[in-house]
Amino acid sequence: MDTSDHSGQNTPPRQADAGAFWKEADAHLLARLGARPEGLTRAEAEERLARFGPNLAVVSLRRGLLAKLGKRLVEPLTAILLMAAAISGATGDWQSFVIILAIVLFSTVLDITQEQKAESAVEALKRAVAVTARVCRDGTVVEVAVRDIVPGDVVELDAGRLVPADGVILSAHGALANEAALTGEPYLVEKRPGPCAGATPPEAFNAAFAGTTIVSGTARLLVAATGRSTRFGAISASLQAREPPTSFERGVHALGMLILRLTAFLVLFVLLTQMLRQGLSLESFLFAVALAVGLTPELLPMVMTVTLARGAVRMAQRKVVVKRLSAIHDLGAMDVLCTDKTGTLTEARIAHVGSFAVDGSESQRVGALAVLNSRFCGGMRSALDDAILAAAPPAAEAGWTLVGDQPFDFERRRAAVLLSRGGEGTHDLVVKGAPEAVLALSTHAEQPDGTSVPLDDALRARITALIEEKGSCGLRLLGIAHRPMAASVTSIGPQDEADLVFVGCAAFLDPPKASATDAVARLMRAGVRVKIISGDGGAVVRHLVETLHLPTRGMMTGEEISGLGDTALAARVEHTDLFVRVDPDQKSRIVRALRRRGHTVGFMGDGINDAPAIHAADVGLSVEGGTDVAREAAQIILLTPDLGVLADGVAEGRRTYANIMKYVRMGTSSNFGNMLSMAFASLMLPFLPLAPLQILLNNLIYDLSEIGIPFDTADADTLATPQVWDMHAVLRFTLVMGPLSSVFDMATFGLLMWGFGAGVDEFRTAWFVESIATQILVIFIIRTARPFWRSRPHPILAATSLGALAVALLLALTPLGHVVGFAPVPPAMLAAIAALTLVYLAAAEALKRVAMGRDRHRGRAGRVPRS
Ligand SMILES: Nc1ncnc2c1ncn2[C@@H]1O[C@H](COP(=O)(O)OP(=O)(O)OP(=O)(O)O)[C@@H](O)[C@H]1O
Ligand SMILES: [Mg+2]
Repeated sequence: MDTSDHSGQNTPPRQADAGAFWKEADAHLLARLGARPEGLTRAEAEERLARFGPNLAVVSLRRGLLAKLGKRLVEPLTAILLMAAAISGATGDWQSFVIILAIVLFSTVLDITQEQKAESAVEALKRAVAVTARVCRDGTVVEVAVRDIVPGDVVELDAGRLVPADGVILSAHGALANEAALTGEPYLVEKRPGPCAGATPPEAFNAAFAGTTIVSGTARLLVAATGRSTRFGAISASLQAREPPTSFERGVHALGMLILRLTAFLVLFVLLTQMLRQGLSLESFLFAVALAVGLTPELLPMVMTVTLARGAVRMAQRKVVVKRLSAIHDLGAMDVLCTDKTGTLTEARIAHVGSFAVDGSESQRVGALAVLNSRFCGGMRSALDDAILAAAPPAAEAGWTLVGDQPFDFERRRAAVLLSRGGEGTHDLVVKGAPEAVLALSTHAEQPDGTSVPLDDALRARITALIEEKGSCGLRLLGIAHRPMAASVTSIGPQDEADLVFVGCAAFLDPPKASATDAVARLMRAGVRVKIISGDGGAVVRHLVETLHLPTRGMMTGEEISGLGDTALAARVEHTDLFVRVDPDQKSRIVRALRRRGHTVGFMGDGINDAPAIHAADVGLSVEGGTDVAREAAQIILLTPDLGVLADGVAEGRRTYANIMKYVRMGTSSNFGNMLSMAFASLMLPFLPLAPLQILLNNLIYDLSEIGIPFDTADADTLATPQVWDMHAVLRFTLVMGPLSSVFDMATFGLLMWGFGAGVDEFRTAWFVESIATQILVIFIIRTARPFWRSRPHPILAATSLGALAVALLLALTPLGHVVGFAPVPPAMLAAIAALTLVYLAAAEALKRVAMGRDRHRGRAGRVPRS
């Protein structure tokens, strides 16, 4: 995708012409930006922040309170209600006027405040895990929130960092950038200082752009444009930067649309028949409006946000931060978790414990070469380099100077440096990397006595066996090789990593994380299969798995994977739990293959090499200490790199999802059933079964009763299986429980009409009581798949439900009810209603097993993977 076209349209207020800033000479650009190579002062930065605004590509979608209120008021439903209030007022029906207004006001305030609270909580969580950048301020390098970066800032970039804004490269060392987010091109682009005459951004090797990432090397960036003035800002503004909806969001939306269509149909139908029977009256119009209000799950969006936000806050208490609320559902639905090894299954306390020569004997020479490589190699420095340097004797590299280097990357899995030592006529190329890879590039082996012998098959096999043996003791290894080169060679490329002399291996230990055993067992018990996808070698991974007693099946190597097509891979991933020596692209291929098999896949990783897979997964997970790229790609961040924390998060995700399902079930079955029977009753009765106001009241009280749902607990069996949104299950529940509730409504109807010969007001009062009591009380039945007395609801839910019921009874059965047209109900009629309600609840209890039945593992196969 060439996005340069987009940058012209939709132009936000430009910062002093960000234009083709990469064509300007550095000095000119510095002068224009009023900047210096050593960065701005804090005061300057503050002043610029006020002038140019925050460095945000997308202006926050969060709206202000007033805007929200405005949006609510023009929603069709509210608009109809307000119209109804106006008509009532105009016809002198002040009672209805006041009550309708009160209802609109109440539900709007309830909705907005709840949502507002939820959103602030989530925003605060997100800020806590936001990505920062290293910026020079007042002459020192400080971590600054990306949104506070201003034009003129000097930013230090290194491997794994996100480029926070557009700018030119002041200096660089082996910097490679991934610009796929802007260009769609997967290959890496070198970044170095200019001048550059290239007219288009892809030619601008001396510029880096917001939204891209540095994959290896280091660079200093002079910021020329921030926020919406960046290329990324221009694109995301025109694309609205909307992430594609998750399967859950799509499901809820589809349900909402279905209900909306049914409602429209029903309301038109009622309106039409009423009109034919008695001409258009204000009351039948209001009745239709009230029915529509009653039918619409208008609180669903709010309840979802609030439930998810509550879930997010509870998860944060358990050290799991959710960046995107809908990820909570995906976490609860996850049935396969892929994880890398270092940091999750090991302590990530890597120690260099020794080095050995090709015969297995301890070797100083190997250690010394490793130190040289780690010390001089540019680009990304891994934990292995840190370990080598930590164990190095002081001044181990004295006398050597760097001539050229080839930094580490995850495809080659090695790093090379070309060094010279004063006075010597030749240079030495020192390579370290994955032992098999380095061995494969070697043609000779250096004996411990310093002589070099050709690597024949026998020797090669002996060294391979040695590597294997050390690996299966749990030692992580890096192969070390060198190659003398002519002094005329001054730079190297990957092609120079050949004809090497293999010297030996450096060995590392990373203690297994004892807590992982229990955490994996918990995840497995919860129906989440754990798979390990590592860039490390098979022997090491196998040893780790055995030490931790992890139950795993099968093993595949990256080499095998590269020989398989996507279909063949999908067939193999199911029964393989260990993947070793895989590169970043293969990590994401494995994830996609699992998704194609219908799994909901989580991927947890912390490195640059994990970012593509994190992105490809249903649930991308990273840890607080991970690289920016990984954290940015992830939807969920663990504050401690511990699978136990994740198991807690999974449980929380399922609980949150279960609570949303309770609301959906209530809405689709009991509420819908009630409104449906009301519509039909209106056709058969000589009068409307409830006055419009009474319906609105019914709806309001019912909404109130549900406020406690987000707080509710979930049964152990719900927490023990992945919870997947399943439209079929929702529909089936509706088709069983909806008619059930209608049957009882009809029974009430018959009883009142023919049993008691109730008058209009009496009828309405009794119907109101039956309708609200069944609607509210059934939550205690359908909130659990167990017999209802075996699962205790959360006290808050019990309080809101029973409280709402009490309010309803108070209104209907005391003189208060006169205001809305209720009349006293004879005790016998009340007793009959109570009995009917009890029978209904018993029937619901008996039928719910059928209705919920196989709620669980349906709809998994044939899911369309998110693109
Ligand atoms: N600094 C380095 N220099 C040379 N080779 C390296 C360096 N860092 C890593 N490697 C090689 O690249 C391989 C893959 O890197 P790494 O182990 O970090 O991948 P990974 O998939 O993140 O592994 P893990 O599952 O342990 O997190 C290593 O096993 C090692 O052989
Ligand atoms: Mg890793």
